[in-house]
Amino acid sequence: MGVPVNNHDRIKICFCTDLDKSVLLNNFEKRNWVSVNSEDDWHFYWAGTNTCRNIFSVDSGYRMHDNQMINHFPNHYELSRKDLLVKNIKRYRKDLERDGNLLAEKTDSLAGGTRYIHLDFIPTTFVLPADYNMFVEEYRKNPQSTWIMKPCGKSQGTGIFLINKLSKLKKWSREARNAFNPQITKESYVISRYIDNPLLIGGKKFDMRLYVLVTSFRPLKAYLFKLGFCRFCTVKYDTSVTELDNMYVHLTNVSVQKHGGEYNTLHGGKWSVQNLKLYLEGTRGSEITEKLFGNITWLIVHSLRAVQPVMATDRHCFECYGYDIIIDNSLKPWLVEVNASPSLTSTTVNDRILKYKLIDNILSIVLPPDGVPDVRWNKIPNPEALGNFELLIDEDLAAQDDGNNNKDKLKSSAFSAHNRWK
Ligand SMILES: Nc1ncnc2c1ncn2[C@@H]1O[C@H](COP(=O)(O)OP(=O)(O)OP(=O)(O)O)[C@@H](O)[C@H]1O
Repeated sequence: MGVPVNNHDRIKICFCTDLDKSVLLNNFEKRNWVSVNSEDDWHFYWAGTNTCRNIFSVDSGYRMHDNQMINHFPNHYELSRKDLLVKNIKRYRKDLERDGNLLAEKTDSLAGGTRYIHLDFIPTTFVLPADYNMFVEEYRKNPQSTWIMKPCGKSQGTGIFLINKLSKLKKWSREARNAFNPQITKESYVISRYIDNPLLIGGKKFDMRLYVLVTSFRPLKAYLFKLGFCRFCTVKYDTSVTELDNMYVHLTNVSVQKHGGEYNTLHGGKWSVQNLKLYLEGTRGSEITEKLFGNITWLIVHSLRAVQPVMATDRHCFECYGYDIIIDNSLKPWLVEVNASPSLTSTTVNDRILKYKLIDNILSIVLPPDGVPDVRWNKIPNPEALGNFELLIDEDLAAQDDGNNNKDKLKSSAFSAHNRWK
């Protein structure tokens, strides 16, 4: 079995996809690609994560050719599973600390104990049931705080709830055990400190959805899409205990908000990142806004570095991650989650335009200039191919520079990155 490639004639690219999404299909059609089944020879597969896992599993016996490309890394879950993301970031910080790297500097924390000065970008998180005792210890330091429980393997706000009392967690744990529901009892959760002071606009909480394209983990090559957006809650933010179970107040997922009575189908509760930037420049000033956007770039780069050693880097793969980021009212960005299959459903006209461009730009970056997938290609796209993406990090280029990735150097490049959002 072989994928037909003839570099002299213009060849037809055969694509395959598990997702019936117009933003994908329209892009493939625009390129005159031909749709084939997964059993047929394909050049390009936009797959679901399960398909990808099957293709790469030892049992499948499938060997990819040089002219094939797929949209996931085999173990993307190291970044996209809530518990593994936290584990990898904790390990990354410990490794840097052990090496005496300045990036791992710590300071006293207001909540007691210490915190990382530069790498404190995920809310304190524990995996349950494994880390229950550690969680209780942390909880007792500050019993006033609120925590958010999230099932590790679910998405779209499913199974998420807030707790402000240890007794509520104990009650939940008893009920889960008694329910005789193996899916509940076996499932692991993460419990994270709830960011209870989010930046509010019009009194409402929102988070940012940013797209990050990775074409290689070793060396790290990543791009940031400039056209991200903010997703707003439909109900004004309210920290009172009576509203703790009101997910229209606390969860920004569109999949949750669209069921609320206040949901607006025209704008879908979304704002472009450019609008947010203008708003912040107007209300907080450009210097502070610049710092915030630099810090966002910073946290993305370090989340990718944290998984670098464990990611199976395969030259057939690329991946577009959906980063969910909450900004608190001191304008500190927090990484909430990374999605390996960000939604390609369009809820509004603007959404459709944005996601169409996203896919178009991804294809231009991951494919060599002749448009034929080829693992031997050096993965350095022409500047015109970037579209609305900007280079976030390319370790090949950095190595050419001087190979010294000390904190000041990286931080200054992250800060200058704010221009990318204009
Ligand atoms: N630590 C936190 N503090 C405040 N709000 C949070 C926190 N973690 C999550 N949230 C809110 O809950 C929402 C859902 O969380 P998260 O994205 O982790 O779960 P999910 O159900 O997997 O969502 P997705 O469909 O994006 O994968 C977030 O969009 C955010 O609004």
